[in-house]
Amino acid sequence: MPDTSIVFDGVEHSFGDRRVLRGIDLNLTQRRIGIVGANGSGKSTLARMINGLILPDSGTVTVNGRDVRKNKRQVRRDVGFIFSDPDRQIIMPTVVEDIELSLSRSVKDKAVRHTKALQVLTDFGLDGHADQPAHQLSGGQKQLLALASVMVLGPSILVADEPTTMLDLRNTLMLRDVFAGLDEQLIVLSHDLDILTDYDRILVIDDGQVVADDEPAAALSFYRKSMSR
Ligand SMILES: Nc1ncnc2c1ncn2[C@@H]1O[C@H](COP(=O)(O)OP(=O)(O)OP(=O)(O)O)[C@@H](O)[C@H]1O
Repeated sequence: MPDTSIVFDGVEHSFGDRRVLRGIDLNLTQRRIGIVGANGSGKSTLARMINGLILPDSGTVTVNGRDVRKNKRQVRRDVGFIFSDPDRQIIMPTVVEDIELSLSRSVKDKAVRHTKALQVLTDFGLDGHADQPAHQLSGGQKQLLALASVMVLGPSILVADEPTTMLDLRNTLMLRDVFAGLDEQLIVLSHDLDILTDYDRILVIDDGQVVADDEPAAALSFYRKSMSR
């Protein structure tokens, strides 16, 4: 994994008069980090701060040494983001065109771009689907396409916000394996705790605060207990 760092320093955030994040101090350097917490606890807000989709009311978020507030463009290049619903991210009509769009900045020659896009589809298990309308893919295939389109942009960090919510067990396991093969730093928000059991670090968020920060067995056990009270 390339050296990456994500630092939250005294981060606070409110939507209207609802405080959503309170005093978040974090230094995220591990390769695979999971974030869990009840609905509405603030996970997505925290995750969206890593690529500047949401800026904190106070405090700072620093990614690879850059203050997100001041370097939005570079930070967006460093941090890829995928959502639960891949339809939000698939833009072009056919599968291969979607990858070609992501490559359009880095590969100027059309023929080279097409060849590279086909290679990417193979790498992400989508060979044979190049000319298929993207909306005809299964949920799992769409998530792979959204992921491939983000990864070809060359981020050093990938943030995934509940990436398996819309997937069946087979596709969930497949995505877990694809994630396991990525070199980049990975931050995954999930209600599916099983996909996080071999991660390096788990954060448990409750009411806008980090209430546990540990290796998976301890953190997930803490979370399960706190949810069953
Ligand atoms: N754009 C917004 N405007 C107003 N309130 C918001 C906005 N985004 C989130 N919230 C509120 O902030 C709180 C935290 O939301 P957030 O999406 O960060 O939680 P979450 O932990 O990701 O939840 P979930 O597990 O349900 O996805 C919730 O009460 C939510 O309603």
